Formats: sequence, structure tokens, C-alpha cells
Amino acid sequence: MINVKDLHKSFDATEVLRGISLNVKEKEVVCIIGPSGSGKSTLLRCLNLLEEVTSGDVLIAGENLTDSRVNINEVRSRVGMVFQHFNLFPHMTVLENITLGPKKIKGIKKREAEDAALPLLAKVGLGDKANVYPDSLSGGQKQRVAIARSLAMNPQIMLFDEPTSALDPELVGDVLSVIKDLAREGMTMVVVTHEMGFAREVGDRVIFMDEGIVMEENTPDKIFGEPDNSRTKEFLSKVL
Ligand SMILES: Nc1ncnc2c1ncn2[C@@H]1O[C@H](COP(=O)(O)OP(=O)(O)OP(=O)(O)O)[C@@H](O)[C@H]1O
Repeated sequence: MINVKDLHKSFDATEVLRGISLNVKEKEVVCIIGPSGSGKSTLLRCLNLLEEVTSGDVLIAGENLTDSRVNINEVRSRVGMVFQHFNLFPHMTVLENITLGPKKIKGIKKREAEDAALPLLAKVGLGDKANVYPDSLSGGQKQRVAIARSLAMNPQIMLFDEPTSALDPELVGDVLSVIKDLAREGMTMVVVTHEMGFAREVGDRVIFMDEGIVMEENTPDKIFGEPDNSRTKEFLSKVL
């Protein structure tokens, strides 16, 4: 579903991704861990064209995102992304936030978009919040709205960039449980996370990135039990 080949990404003279290759199969959950600044967010952003690739290939379901004919809106509909900061529009209700993309980008009629949005809100445990404004929600609730908003575009793939890092500890569990439900339903997902317990429990594979390269890719049990790479070992000894 996702095939990344020798991906390089530079910002001016700084090479942040230095030759990443990565394959994610349909329904697979891949968790990416690694120190701050190792390029995890940049990699994720290259997977839905939030960043332009410097060189290499990124294929999503066979379509090469480096092809200049690619339709950015169409790619972003297929590849949903949830950020650390929820980026909801404060002047719109929860329902308006969720239906904006389907209406504006997909041309779906208001009524139809709302009918599709309400079950998604129920799915993330916020069935009673359709008509409130984001300000009245907790961080965890806002993040669950952001997940519903991405799902409303009916994506084939979901990318999560540290979805719980901005949350108070007591709010993390509800957000992770929504992501776990998606994993159980067979959503293909790439999750950048500092939640090692989550990566171990939910990831089919875990990737350890450092200094813009994939240092190790392994099953959760292996990477958290007996990592092959000394840098992985060193990192995990600090965070576990
Ligand atoms: N738009 C940009 N312009 C210049 N440098 C950038 C830009 N975006 C990221 N970088 C740099 O790229 C490097 C990797 O950043 P990135 O956010 O991908 O790392 P990360 O592993 O996700 O870190 P964290 O865990 O702290 O979020 C950092 O040194 C960062 O300063």
C-alpha cells in the first residue's frame, strides 16, 4: 500500500531524510519511534505531500507522489493525517469541522456529509458533541474530533504524528483506544509515537529512526525485547 524507495528530503543545505526505504502492506500498522529531530514527522509529511520529496519515490497504492501530474487534494483524501496539535477551526462547530472536507474537496452535499459524520462522531465517543465549538472540548476530545474529521474523507491510509503528545496523561487513553479500534478494523496506519506501550501492543512492525535513516525495523517483541541495533538499545534504555 505504501512503498518508499530511497527517499531523501533536504531543507536548504540540511539533509533530514537520508535514504529511507519502507513498505507498508494493506491493513498493517507500522509504528515509528526515535529521538527528537530524527526525521519522523518529515517522513510522515512526505507520505501525503505536505512536504515535497527531494529525491526518491513514494508510492501510495501504486501511484507515485513524485509524479507532477498527481492531484494533491486527491492524495490527501486518500491519506488522512492526524497531527499533534489538532488544528480544528475554532469558529466552526464539531460537525462543521468534520463536514468541511467532504463538502469542499469532495463536493458532497451538506445533508449527506452530516449523515456520514454523525456515526463517525459516535465511533470516537463524541456522539453528543456535534453542535459544540472546539473551545468547549478537552484536548483528548479535540483529537478525537480530528480523527473523525480525517475519517470523513474515507481514507485508505491514516497517518498519525504523535497524536497524544500534546495531551494531559489522563486523556491519552481515550485517543489511543480510538486508534486501536481502527487497527482492529483493518485500517492501514503509520503512527509516529512516543508511547512505547502502544507501539508494542498495536504495531505489527516497529521502525526505529535516527539521524534521518531507518536504523532498525522489527517486530515489536524483538525491538522492545532484544533490539538488533545498538542505537535502538541505547534509545530504548532512555525512554523505557
Ligand atoms: N520546514 C522545515 N524547515 C527546516 N528544517 C526543518 C523543517 N521541518 C523539519 N526540519 C528539521 O528537520 C529535522 C527533523 O525534524 P522532524 O520534525 O522530522 O523530526 P522528528 O523526529 O519528528 O522530531 P520530534 O520527535 O521532535 O517531533 C529537525 O532538525 C528539524 O529542525
